[in-house]
Amino acid sequence: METALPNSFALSFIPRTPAKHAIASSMLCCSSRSPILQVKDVSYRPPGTEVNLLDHVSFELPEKSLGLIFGRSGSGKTTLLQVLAGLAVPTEGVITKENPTEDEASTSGNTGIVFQFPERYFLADTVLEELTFGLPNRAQNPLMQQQLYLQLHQVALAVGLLGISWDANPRSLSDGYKRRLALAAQLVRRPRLLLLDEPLAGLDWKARMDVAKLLANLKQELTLIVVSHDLKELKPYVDKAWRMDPGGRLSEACVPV
Ligand SMILES: Nc1ncnc2c1ncn2[C@@H]1O[C@H](COP(=O)(O)OP(=O)(O)OP(=O)(O)O)[C@@H](O)[C@H]1O
Repeated sequence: METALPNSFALSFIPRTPAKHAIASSMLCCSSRSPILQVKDVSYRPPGTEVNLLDHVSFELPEKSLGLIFGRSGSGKTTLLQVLAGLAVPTEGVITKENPTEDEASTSGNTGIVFQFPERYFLADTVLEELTFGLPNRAQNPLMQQQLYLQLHQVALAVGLLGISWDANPRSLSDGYKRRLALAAQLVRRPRLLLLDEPLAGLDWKARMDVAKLLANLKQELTLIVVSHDLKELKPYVDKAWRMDPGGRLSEACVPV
C-alpha cells in the first residue's frame, strides 16, 4: 500500500537533491573539510572497575563523510560508540563536536545512535508511531504538524520507506525494511552525526547491499561513524577507517579486503 500523506503536505514538499549516486570521497578530499568530530586522548574505565576499555583514543572526522571502525570482537568498538553518543562519560580526554547552527538545531541533540539489531527494540505498533516516538507532541499546531510531515517524508524518501504504509506494524516488515525504519527513526531527529553499530548484521545479501548504499547516500547530508565486521560491503563508501585493537587502542588503517 502507498504511504498516505495529507494533500497539503504533498503540495508543500520540496525534494532535496537526489541522493542516488553518492561517490565515495577520497581521503584527500575529506581532509580539506572541517572536522565535525574531534576525539583527543579519550580513555574509558567503567565505574567500579580497574580495566580501561578505551586507551587514549584520538581521531577526527570531517563533516559529511563515513568513518569505519573495525576490529576483533571485544576490542572496545561498541564502548567507543557509547562514549561518543554521550551514554558513557570518558575517564580522560576530550570529545569536541561542532555545534549545530540555530536553524539546523535538531530535536534531540546532534548525535544519533543506531544500536546493533535495533529492530529488536521497536516500541510502537505502527510505522508512523515508531518514527515519531518521543518527539514533542505537535498535534495542536498545524504549522508544526506540517513541518513534521515534511521531515517524515524526506526521511522516508532518503531511506526508501515510501513504499510501505505508515499504519503497518513494524514487526511485520522484512528485515531490510525493519533496519531502514530503525535508521529513519533516528534521522527524523535530524542528527548531524550518526553512529551505527553493525548496521548490516543479520541482513541477507540484497538488504546488506541496499543498506550499505543507503549509508553512502546519507553522507551527502550528515556524518556517519559505522562499527562493522562487514568490510567488503562498506569499503567502497568509506572515507576514513580505524582498527580497534584489544584493550581499546585505535589506529588509522586501510580497510583490509
Ligand atoms: N560495563 C562494563 N564493565 C566491564 N567490562 C565491560 C563493560 N562493558 C563492556 N565490557 C567489556 O569490554 C570489552 C569491549 O566490549 P565492546 O562491546 O565495546 O567490544 P566490541 O569491540 O564492540 O565487541 P563486538 O565486536 O563483539 O561487538 C569486552 O571485553 C566487554 O566484555
